[in-house]
Amino acid sequence: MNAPDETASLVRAPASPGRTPAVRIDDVAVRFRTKKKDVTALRDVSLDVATGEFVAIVGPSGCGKSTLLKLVAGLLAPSAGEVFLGGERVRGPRRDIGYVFQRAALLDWRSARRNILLQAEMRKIPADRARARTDELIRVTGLGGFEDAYPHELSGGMQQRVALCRALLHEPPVLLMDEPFGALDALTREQMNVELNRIWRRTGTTVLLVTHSITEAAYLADRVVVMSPRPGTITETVEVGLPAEREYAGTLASAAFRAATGRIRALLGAVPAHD
Ligand SMILES: Nc1ncnc2c1ncn2[C@@H]1O[C@H](COP(=O)(O)OP(=O)(O)OP(=O)(O)O)[C@@H](O)[C@H]1O
Repeated sequence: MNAPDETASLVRAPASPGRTPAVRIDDVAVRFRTKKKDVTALRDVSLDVATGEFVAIVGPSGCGKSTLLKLVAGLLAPSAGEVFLGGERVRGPRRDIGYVFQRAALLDWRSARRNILLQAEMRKIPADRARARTDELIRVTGLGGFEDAYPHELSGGMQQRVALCRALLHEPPVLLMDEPFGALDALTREQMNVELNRIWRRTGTTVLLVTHSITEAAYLADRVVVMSPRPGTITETVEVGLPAEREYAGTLASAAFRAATGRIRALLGAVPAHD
């Protein structure tokens, strides 16, 4: 583990409830109109995420989890309601956020370092600042020694670390993650969960994570949003009630973790199906 001073420049202010939320989703609906039918993907969805907070979103397949992230990123406009980032209404694609998907989507012909630096090139971040930031992120994510490797020389977990570094390079106020560890084996996934918890604590970034794993959601998040089957609505938001620093085995064995996962499981099992 790195000494705290090694990553001092990554550290930002901790969660600050009471201030303008980092993300505000206000009574949003999304309807998709296709040739054959209209699909209501989301209905009556409202959610505030405080600066520095980690919120996970779980729900059955097709309930609109990815749609919700796309709204926050400005990749999709709501059919009703409004979305705000840092108090500012989202009106189109937002370049300041970070986005991590299930597949790392790295460029095969670029080394790990140059894949991370792609973000800097796209945003015209000065080269020396981008290099320093890349070095820090490589250290924090445990990629040291692999910075010159090409994607095919990296394991799936390492490729996702590169994708995470790329998403964090420009210090996004909000990090959106859509099933980022879904394609990894169980052990690597656990290791990535532990690293993500550490990175989140050190950077203070606000995180919205979509996951199918109840364990992953409760281990990582301050709050877990449980959604109903389509049309997706928020069934309940479960407070996990654990300290930010979470040793893996101890956390999973804790009463708070078991209570949270039990509640989430019950909500997912109990929600009535829509047609
Ligand atoms: N561009 C689109 N056009 C039409 N329908 C869409 C479009 N995008 C999503 N949908 C529909 O909206 C609903 C929600 O999709 P979304 O991908 O957000 O669900 P999800 O909860 O992320 O699913 P999963 O867990 O399987 O990834 C689905 O029924 C999907 O088919």
